[in-house]
Amino acid sequence: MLNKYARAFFTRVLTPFAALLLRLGVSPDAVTLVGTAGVMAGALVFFPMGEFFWGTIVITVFVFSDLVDGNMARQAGISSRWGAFLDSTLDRVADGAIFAGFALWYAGSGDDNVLCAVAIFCLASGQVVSYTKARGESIGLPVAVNGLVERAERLVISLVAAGLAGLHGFGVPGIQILLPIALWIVAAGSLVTLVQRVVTVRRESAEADAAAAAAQGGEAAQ
Ligand SMILES: CCCCCCCC/C=C\CCCCCCCC(=O)OC[C@H](COP(=O)(O)O[C@@H]1[C@H](O)[C@H](OP(=O)(O)O)[C@@H](O)[C@H](O)[C@H]1O)OC(=O)CCCCCCC/C=C\CCCCCCCC
Ligand SMILES: Nc1ccn([C@@H]2O[C@H](COP(=O)(O)O)[C@@H](O)[C@H]2O)c(=O)n1
Ligand SMILES: [Mg+2]
Ligand SMILES: [Mg+2]
Repeated sequence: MLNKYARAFFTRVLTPFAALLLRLGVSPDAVTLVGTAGVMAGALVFFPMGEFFWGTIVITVFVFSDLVDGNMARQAGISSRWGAFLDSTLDRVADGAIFAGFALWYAGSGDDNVLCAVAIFCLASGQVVSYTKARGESIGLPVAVNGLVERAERLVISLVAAGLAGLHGFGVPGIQILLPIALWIVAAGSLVTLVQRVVTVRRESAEADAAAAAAQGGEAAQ
């Protein structure tokens, strides 16, 4: 949903910045790589220490590179298959780092095995949700469903909650509860999304197989 409705807004806002980077000779691939490195650093340095506010600030600065790189490639007319592969592959790396950061916190000083497991579930289910689409498309299906909780929702829900939970360190009482709530929401939402996508792929593959069988039958009859 965010991908559908917020992308146009962020495209407008980020286009001048993307144009500036192109004028400075920066490549879309460099933005993809630096953005991913920044997200990983923010998540894996700050989150395991319980520094959720600063971790979220660092991640937020770098995560928008994922909208800038494609914008640059399109403006410069150099969108490529390699760029699409690099972008999607490094999305998985960045997402893995964010939820690993939460899991490491709960496995350590956060001291909560259940929430550690929920964070690991968010990590794994998010990767599988993305895989369903990539694999479905690779076997020639449209996978005409996005689902309840796509990547943008996973990131916004967990990062807004983490950033706000981090305000506990500045003396705001009780606010740290937002992070566990967000992790449960992302976990449940990812499960629903996974089911939505698997059901769609099952229906689309049955339709495609039936159409192929009908076409073969028609050829054999001629
Ligand atoms: C008192 C202060 C408290 C502190 C609070 C901290 C506030 C922090 C707030 C928010 C931070 C969240 C920002 C998250 C932005 C996420 C942007 C993003 O990168 O989205 C990526 C997404 C998808 O991009 P792609 O098409 O490249 O990726 C595809 C996707 O991954 C598919 O995955 P799947 O969905 O299938 O699981 C893959 O299948 C595919 O391979 C892959 O190509 O892009 C979008 O969706 C575009 C829309 C972005 C919407 C962003 C909304 C941001 C909302 C609020 C931002 C508020 C910012 C406030 C900044 C404050 C800074 C202090
Ligand atoms: N290094 C890159 C990154 C992206 N692209 C192209 O942009 C598309 C993704 O657009 P986003 O707005 O989601 O970043 C991707 O499919 C590629 O076509 C690129 O060429 N090089
Ligand atoms: Mg991108
Ligand atoms: Mg991306």
